[in-house]
Amino acid sequence: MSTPSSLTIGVLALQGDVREHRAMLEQCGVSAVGVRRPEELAQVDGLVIPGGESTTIGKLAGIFGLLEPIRAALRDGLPAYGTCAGMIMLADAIEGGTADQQTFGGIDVVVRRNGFGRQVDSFEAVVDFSPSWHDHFDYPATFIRAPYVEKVGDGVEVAATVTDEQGDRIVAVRQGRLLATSFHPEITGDTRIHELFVELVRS
Ligand SMILES: NC(=O)CC[C@H](N)C(=O)O
Repeated sequence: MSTPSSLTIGVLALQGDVREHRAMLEQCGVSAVGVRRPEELAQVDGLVIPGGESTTIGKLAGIFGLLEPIRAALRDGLPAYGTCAGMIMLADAIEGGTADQQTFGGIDVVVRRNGFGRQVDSFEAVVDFSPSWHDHFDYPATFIRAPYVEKVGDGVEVAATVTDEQGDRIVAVRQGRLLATSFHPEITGDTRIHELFVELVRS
């Protein structure tokens, strides 16, 4: 583990925008490393779980021997931030998953996979981000076959919603030092969500 002034944040390096997340974290002033093995997981102060395809990430995590170590680390309080498929991986329950889909769990939410529709339904929206632990701000969010949160448990804070024709959709949640967003902040060039996560890791 690092001292508070020199945090090392891991980026789960099985699939997705690993390089982009690492670059964003470095811009936030922390060290960022790829995590693909249990020994690497043991070295980090926090973990980012990129988007991609949650079924594939679950399978690869099993193949790389990371499923149980990550579940155990989250239970032991490792801070984590999941984006898009990463949000699905951190959810305690999924709607629309495959029968044998493997996740890490940790956040007491039900997440609807592909909630906004298929690839054609990818979109951008300015999201009003209002976390309790930080001043609110507008964030230009990109959603790609994104999930949304259908139900939240008692200990879960809703940090952002978007409104579509069906009503308000929850797209950012936090439980303790676990954070999840439906969207991909690593491709915007705007580091504020990563900064929020770094703040949570430091807290
Ligand atoms: N951009 C993404 O991460 C898409 C998530 C994908 N639809 C899934 O189910 O995992």
